[in-house]
Amino acid sequence: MLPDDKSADTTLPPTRLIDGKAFAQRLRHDLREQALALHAQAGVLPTLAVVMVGDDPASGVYVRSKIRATEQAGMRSVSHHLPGHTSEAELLGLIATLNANPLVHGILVQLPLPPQIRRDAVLDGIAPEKDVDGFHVVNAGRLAVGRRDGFIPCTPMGCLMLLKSVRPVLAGLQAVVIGCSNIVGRPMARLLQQEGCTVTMTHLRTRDVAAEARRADIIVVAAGRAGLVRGDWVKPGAIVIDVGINRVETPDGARIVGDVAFDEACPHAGAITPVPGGVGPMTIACLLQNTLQAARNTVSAP
Ligand SMILES: Nc1nc(=O)c2c([nH]1)NC[C@@H]1CN(c3ccc(C(=O)N[C@@H](CCC(=O)O)C(=O)O)cc3)C=[N+]21
Repeated sequence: MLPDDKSADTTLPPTRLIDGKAFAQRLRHDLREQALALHAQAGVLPTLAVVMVGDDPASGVYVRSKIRATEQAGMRSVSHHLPGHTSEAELLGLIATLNANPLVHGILVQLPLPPQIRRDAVLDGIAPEKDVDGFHVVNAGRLAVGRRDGFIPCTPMGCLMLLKSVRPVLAGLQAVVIGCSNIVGRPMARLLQQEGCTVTMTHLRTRDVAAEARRADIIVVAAGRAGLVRGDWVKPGAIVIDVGINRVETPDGARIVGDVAFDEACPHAGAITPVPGGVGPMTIACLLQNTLQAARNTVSAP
């Protein structure tokens, strides 16, 4: 055997950049065809109600892009913008009206909410069958016990789709989920477990997060800390999914970065999602998928 062949044997395949933006575009295109077909065949126009309280500029940007994406996907959106001083009772009143409206299939209340409003009271006020965010305690419970009849939160669902696009079978892999919020980390861990992964969840009290990460074939990080995952945290060939969205100031102005030190991690990773252009666009596409599902469910119900 030539020495050249031997060195070729030990070379790792090149890192694959996981293009969430392109994946999401394809998904949204497919959803549009399905939405138009549902409208034509059953007369149901999938409709998403988007509720925003207050004037957080970042929330405003997200809400507008959700509304645009909904309409591009052949669905309808109705938006409700309430003032920042809205009371919890007033918000619950609007949600009750939307729950009772048969023309509304999905309800999304943009987070975060102002301090006078209890988040969990609001999320649990949404009818579970319209809870396209998958944040209602009933939908969280369904996922926790492995039932498939609830809505799955959009960001973890998008992460799983991206993972499976590079590795269709996840069974037996070691996965670490860094950050265990109710909206990303916890549901992500449950999905990975259902796929057959051995899952470690790390959190603020974890003694050595880096050591947990180094063992993992899959790293999903949703911690909200720019550059948290360093190059030497990534086992050679591991798949890295970066959920972080952090605004950082650079000499050239503000920039959005993830929770992974991307340039460091890239040479180690087998596949990695960029920020922007990775998980973010998938979140919106999955929201549309859940909205279509909610609309379909009203047709097949007896
Ligand atoms: N009830 C509720 N449901 C949510 O799903 C929800 C929420 N509240 N509150 C805020 C977060 C954040 N979120 C994002 C959606 C899309 C992108 C996205 O498409 N990002 C692009 C662009 C990033 C940029 O340049 O600004 C990207 O990553 O490529 C990001 C973030 C949904 N959220």
